[in-house]
Amino acid sequence: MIEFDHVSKIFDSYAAVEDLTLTIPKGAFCALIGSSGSGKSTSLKMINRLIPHTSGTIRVNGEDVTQIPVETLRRRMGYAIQSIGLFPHWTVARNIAAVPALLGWPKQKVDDRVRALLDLLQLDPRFAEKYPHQLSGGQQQRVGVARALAADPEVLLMDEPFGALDPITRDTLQAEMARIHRETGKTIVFVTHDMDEALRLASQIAILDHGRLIQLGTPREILSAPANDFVRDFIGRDDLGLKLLSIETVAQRVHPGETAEGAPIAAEASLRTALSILVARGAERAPVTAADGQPLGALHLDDLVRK
Ligand SMILES: Nc1ncnc2c1ncn2[C@@H]1O[C@H](COP(=O)(O)OP(=O)(O)OP(=O)(O)O)[C@@H](O)[C@H]1O
Repeated sequence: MIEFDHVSKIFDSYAAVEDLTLTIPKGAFCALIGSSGSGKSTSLKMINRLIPHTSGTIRVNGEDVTQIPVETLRRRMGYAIQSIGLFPHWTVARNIAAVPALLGWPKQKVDDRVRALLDLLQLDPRFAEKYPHQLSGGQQQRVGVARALAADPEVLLMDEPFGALDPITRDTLQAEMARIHRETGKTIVFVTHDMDEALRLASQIAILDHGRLIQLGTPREILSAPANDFVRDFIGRDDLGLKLLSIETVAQRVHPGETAEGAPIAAEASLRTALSILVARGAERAPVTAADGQPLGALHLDDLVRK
């Protein structure tokens, strides 16, 4: 668990973060979101003391971060950033193994860990002996995430890790982050200025503006009850409905036991995807199947859009 308790950061006389109180439960995926200069990165970097806070208290699992030796604190937290920051003259394997090596893990354990992480991030095992410049931007980004996870930290801090990627690579990596979060149950704090990314990945969204926390809630809470006009504008007033559909799955609206004509839609697909499929087919209903292909029921267009 990470707690910000009335935390402020003053640079010279400018308050980059002002009186931030926020609890990030263990296992949460918390997105810090806001416009440029709203204090997202500063908030993130105060957690591992890359930036010291000016006042208030930050606790990790109940311990005041200022009371934890900085090296110990940072080893407990993986850190991945947009600019990746891989060492160019080190192989991918050595880059990933940087923290385990520092911790003095035996060679076999390090090698096994590197292999497991390449697999987790769906990177070809042959990449281990390549150098960063021989990889694409998206592949390097995956190595950056693998490196952050290497010593199995309790917490993963990510600062716009997919910011510089093309939409398709970004989409793939988002799906992988969601899977990694499900599989590892790590607490993830994630800075982004992309609301769709936050809605897709986060269990908890903190919206910042001018260093202040404007709203904290689940994606559904933020979408269905934006705290004020700033939040409404930030979400995008015009496609609120579509965004709501994108955070719900077909499984949540299926009519169990019913049948329908046509190719089945997967239960785990988003309602937004299902809507596109129904509209493209000109169909009122579609059958729904589980991941193993078992029929579950039918989805009705009427349940997604009003007539
Ligand atoms: N080292 C620093 N010295 C002085 N001011 C700083 C420093 N770092 C950040 N700031 C200021 O603090 C404010 C918050 O910066 P921060 O990087 O946290 O914003 P952000 O929300 O992450 O923005 P972006 O999305 O553009 O990265 C900004 O106004 C920035 O100019």
